[in-house]
Amino acid sequence: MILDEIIERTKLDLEIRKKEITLDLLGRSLSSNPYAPRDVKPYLVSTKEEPVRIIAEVKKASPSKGIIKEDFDPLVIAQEYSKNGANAISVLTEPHYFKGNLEYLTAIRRYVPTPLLRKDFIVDKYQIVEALVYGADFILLIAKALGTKELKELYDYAIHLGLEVLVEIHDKEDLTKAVKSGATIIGINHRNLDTFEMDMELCDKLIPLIPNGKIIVAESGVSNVDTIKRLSAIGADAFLIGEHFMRVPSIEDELKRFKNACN
Ligand SMILES: O=P(O)(O)OC[C@@H](O)[C@@H](O)c1c[nH]c2ccccc12
Repeated sequence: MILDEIIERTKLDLEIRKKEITLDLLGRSLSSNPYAPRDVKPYLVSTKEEPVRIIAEVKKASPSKGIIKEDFDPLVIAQEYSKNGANAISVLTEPHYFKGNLEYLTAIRRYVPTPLLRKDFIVDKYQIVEALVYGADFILLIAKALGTKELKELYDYAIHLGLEVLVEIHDKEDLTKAVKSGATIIGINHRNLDTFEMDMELCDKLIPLIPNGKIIVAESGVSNVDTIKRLSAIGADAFLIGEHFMRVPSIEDELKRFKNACN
């Protein structure tokens, strides 16, 4: 099970980082943190003026595809996203399977005004404090990776620190957990994180079950305007897109085309 494997690895890494910098010490660096998290909901909710919201992902590699982008400069990519209308930027920080880095978050936060998501396998409060210290505005919590109680605890902790949370689901059980956690931003991941199988009809099945008033993010495998139109019509507010943007010749053209899909 790849998800279990990634989480095990994440926990091992975490033990090492906690020894290097205790939570107490990490927390203390917050007093000199110039970056207060911003309220991301207005950026992610679909409005009449701006119906399609895009969370563009800075993604070098993935366990299913290996290296996606060879000449990878996270800051240049983030600037390109920001300049061309991305509503938020997702920064993968998991180092082994996605070749991400927490430092990318800080570098981007310093020079790019767009709200930032720390995209990682978060299983511990320590990682939430890290997200804040390194400059994230919101974090990802994956329902499949956490128990109901754990998810709620981590969710509450993030909110308490002023960070928003994108709670990711892949089936009905995950949705139940997400709702119990109090999540207001729910991501439907088309990709099964264990088998890497894609189900581009997952939003059709899950959106009708989501209580009203939630912000809905369609995640993974989005690569054309038709998909955006279709999912937008059934209730998706925002789209989380990584690989496609990493592969297109012009991020500018593609991002603008996607943003205007429903105008
Ligand atoms: O590159 P894609 O297919 O556009 O997908 C982006 C994003 O949804 C994907 O990276 C992702 C969704 N949930 C995750 C959880 C962990 C790591 C990665 C992810």
